[in-house]
Amino acid sequence: MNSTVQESTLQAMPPIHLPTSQSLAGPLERLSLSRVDSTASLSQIELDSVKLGVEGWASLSAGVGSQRNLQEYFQESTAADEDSHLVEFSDALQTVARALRQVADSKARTQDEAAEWKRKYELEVVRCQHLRQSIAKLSSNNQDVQHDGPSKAAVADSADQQDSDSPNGMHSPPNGNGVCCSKEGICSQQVIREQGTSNSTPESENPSDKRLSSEKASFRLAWGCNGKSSRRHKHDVVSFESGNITTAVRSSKQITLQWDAPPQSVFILTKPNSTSVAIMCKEMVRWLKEVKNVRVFVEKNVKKELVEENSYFSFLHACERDEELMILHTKIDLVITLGGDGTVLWAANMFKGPVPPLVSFSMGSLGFMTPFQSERYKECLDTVMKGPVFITLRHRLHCRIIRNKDNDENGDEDDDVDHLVLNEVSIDRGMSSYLTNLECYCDNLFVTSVQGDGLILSTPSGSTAYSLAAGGSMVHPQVPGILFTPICPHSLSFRPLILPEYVTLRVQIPINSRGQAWASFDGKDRQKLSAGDALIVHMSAWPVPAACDEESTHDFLRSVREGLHWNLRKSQSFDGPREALVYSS
Ligand SMILES: NC(=O)c1ccc[n+]([C@@H]2O[C@H](COP(=O)([O-])OP(=O)(O)OC[C@H]3O[C@@H](n4cnc5c(N)ncnc54)[C@H](O)[C@@H]3O)[C@@H](O)[C@H]2O)c1
Ligand SMILES: Nc1ncnc2c1ncn2[C@@H]1O[C@H](COP(=O)(O)OP(=O)(O)OP(=O)(O)O)[C@@H](O)[C@H]1O
Repeated sequence: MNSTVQESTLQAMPPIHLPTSQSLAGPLERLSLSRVDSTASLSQIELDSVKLGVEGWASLSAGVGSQRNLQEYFQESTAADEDSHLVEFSDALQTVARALRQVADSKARTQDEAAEWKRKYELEVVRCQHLRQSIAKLSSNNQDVQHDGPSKAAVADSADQQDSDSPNGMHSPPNGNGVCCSKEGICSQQVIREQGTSNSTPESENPSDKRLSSEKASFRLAWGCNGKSSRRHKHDVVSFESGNITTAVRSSKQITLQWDAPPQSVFILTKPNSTSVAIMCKEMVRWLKEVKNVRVFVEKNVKKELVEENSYFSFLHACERDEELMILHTKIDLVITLGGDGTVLWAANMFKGPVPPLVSFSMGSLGFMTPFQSERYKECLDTVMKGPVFITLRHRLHCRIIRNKDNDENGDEDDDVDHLVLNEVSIDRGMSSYLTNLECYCDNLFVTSVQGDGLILSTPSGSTAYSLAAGGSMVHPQVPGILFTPICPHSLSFRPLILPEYVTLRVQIPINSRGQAWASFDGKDRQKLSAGDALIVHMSAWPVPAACDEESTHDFLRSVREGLHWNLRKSQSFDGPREALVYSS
């Protein structure tokens, strides 16, 4: 209770004269102490007052009372009356405070629920849009395939994948004759029957097949969430021979890129403000033009600088308008980066959809995603442009901010664009001194509230960057998954997670959040997230096909060892104790 009220109420009380009786001295002293100390609680005063009354009666009944004592006693009882009013007053105030608290709590709960339903609705809208786009894309792809035949760059594995994914998201039976059954998924009974009929021995003459089809219960495998079929899962992972579930052979799953026709156009992206990179760029441009006879694209500002320096470079192409950037992937066969990991991120960020194959030369300090040595550029580019070449499909995360429309601060929501990140999206507390409170949902299932400095949602490629610094595991870039790594969580048991690649994650700023949060996309484009805003993240359909120097795993392990000096330790010498000696001693 407010100390001013307490003080003024106490000051309004009649004066109290100290009785000579020893029995009253103690409680009164305590009471006066309480009054002097304006911060003392009312309950302490109440307790003292009650004690005062009881002890007063006790002293009277002990026969100590005289006229003076009686007078003092009545004065005391007036004080006791005042005290009892004070008790009632305090009780009433406490009841009001309790009621107010309950109202505030239930209001916050209702707001939370309303926001939750709103989010669910918006998520559904986003999902439906996504689904519609995928269906439209799928049907246009099918038409393209019928009219145009295969594309220029053929990824060797894609043929297998197309075989295993029929257009309606169903898996074709292993004998390849089209329809499995009228329902979705793979039906074991159908598989067995088809194997029986395709066998050279007639079904009637093969008793084991007959027994199998009649005795073995039929079941089906379907891919999808909540009963809805989905094309997201890889059907080629599971084989369904003879109605038995087996996983596909996993050897030599390294993806190879083979050119059907030699690449014609190359886009070179360079780290800015670096003399060595600028020199390398000029040398490479000349070689590509004169020896390889390909069209060379560079960034607008790079072309300007080079042409200003030497008119020889006038043949260079550049995207002059932003709209041209949107269709850049249709003109470019190969992307080359000269710089560090940041330049690879920059290049990936230029492509908001499909990304052409990428060759990245190491001209930075770390180089986790830059396997090629710039000194050997001719040899490397010769090999890549001739093919076949191993590639690592570096998956990206698609991120979208959904604003709380009730929030007045969200006037510039049109600035929000979707982001495709190659490393990670991080949500942190920015300048705020409060802990972040981020509610996390996985496919609409509540996962946890992140209370700490923030959260990183990372791709396997980004696992060696910020996520690693926050305690996340290093993950091979071909492992399909999304890393869920807290930043300095204020909880001892909050370990990082790796979730499957097909989930949709939602990070929500609670409606009653104390502070704001900030989202960064590959360390750039920081966006403020206010109470009620949400960030929706799922794996993008457009990975970055990065050419390998040797092979995906080889390149990954080399970058981990050389870049981070992973598990580097001096070896133990031989001159210490030996196991045999230790046992015998
Ligand atoms: N505490 C941290 O470790 C921390 C903090 C902020 C950002 N970052 C990382 O920096 C990235 C942005 O990189 P930038 O070059 O534009 O900024 P930058 O120039 O500040 O470089 C950041 C460093 O991270 C390294 N890096 C980037 N991607 C990597 C990857 N996939 N694997 C290993 N190392 C990687 C770079 O080589 C560079 O040394 C962000 O995506 C984030 O992952 C890390
Ligand atoms: N073409 C570009 N235009 C503008 N900025 C770029 C471009 N390429 C890279 N950057 C930015 O320049 C910064 C440094 O680039 P990068 O990481 O490639 O070099 P580095 O820091 O020398 O290498 P490393 O990260 O290995 O130490 C990054 O923040 C990156 O986003």
